[in-house]
Amino acid sequence: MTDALFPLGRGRAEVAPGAVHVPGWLSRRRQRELVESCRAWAVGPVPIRHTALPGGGVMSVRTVCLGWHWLPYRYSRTADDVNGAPVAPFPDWLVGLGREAVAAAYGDAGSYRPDAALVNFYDGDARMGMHQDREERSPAPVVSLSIGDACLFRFGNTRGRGRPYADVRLESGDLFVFGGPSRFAYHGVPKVYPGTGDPSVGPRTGRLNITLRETGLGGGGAASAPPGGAA
Ligand SMILES: O=C(O)CCC(=O)C(=O)O
Ligand SMILES: [Fe+2]
Repeated sequence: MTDALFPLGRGRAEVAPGAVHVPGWLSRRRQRELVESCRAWAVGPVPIRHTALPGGGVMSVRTVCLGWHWLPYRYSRTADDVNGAPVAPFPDWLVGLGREAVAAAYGDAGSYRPDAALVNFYDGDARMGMHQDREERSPAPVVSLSIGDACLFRFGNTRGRGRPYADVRLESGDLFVFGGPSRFAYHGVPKVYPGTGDPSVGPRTGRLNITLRETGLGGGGAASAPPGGAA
């Protein structure tokens, strides 16, 4: 059943079963508001940082989390790999935005209730290798919002990092949701296109990505089944 409050996004394209791209989903006003929020979140209590990897390297992307702090490869309520501070709370309005996003992609938000957000900032040289989002104990979809410079988003398959994959250009304001049979597909960002964003809407330079996830870890938000329209 479609919730009339959250109509299906216009121009949506199913890239793979359960993986939906909705170009231009965020209005310019909403993008500006999100950028302002990201600026505040980046300051702390946990400052935005390049995530340290177990092999000794660091990610080129800078990340700050809400609700649950993600570090390789688990969630914590405290930023154990940064400054030990409690992670900033996940605001109710962001739960609402996540629900609208899932409804725009699938027609129905179901019982979706995101409780973790990763705010990723890419400068012109940053990229993200092919990976699965798999530290969650919920089958709920992942919601991804893009603001600023465009990027090449590579959306693959559940078996491995290689082909087949679909290359999608994500622009400022785009929504991408992956759930159902695509929930554990490998995906990554091989390239950002510097100078393609509109600085009057997004960051002055670079790309912001806000990834919303339902961890299924409890403590203020129970795990939920994916919405009916997902598969
Ligand atoms: O930046 C993106 O579009 C993807 C981010 C991502 O896959 C992640 O944070 O797990
Ligand atoms: Fe991811």
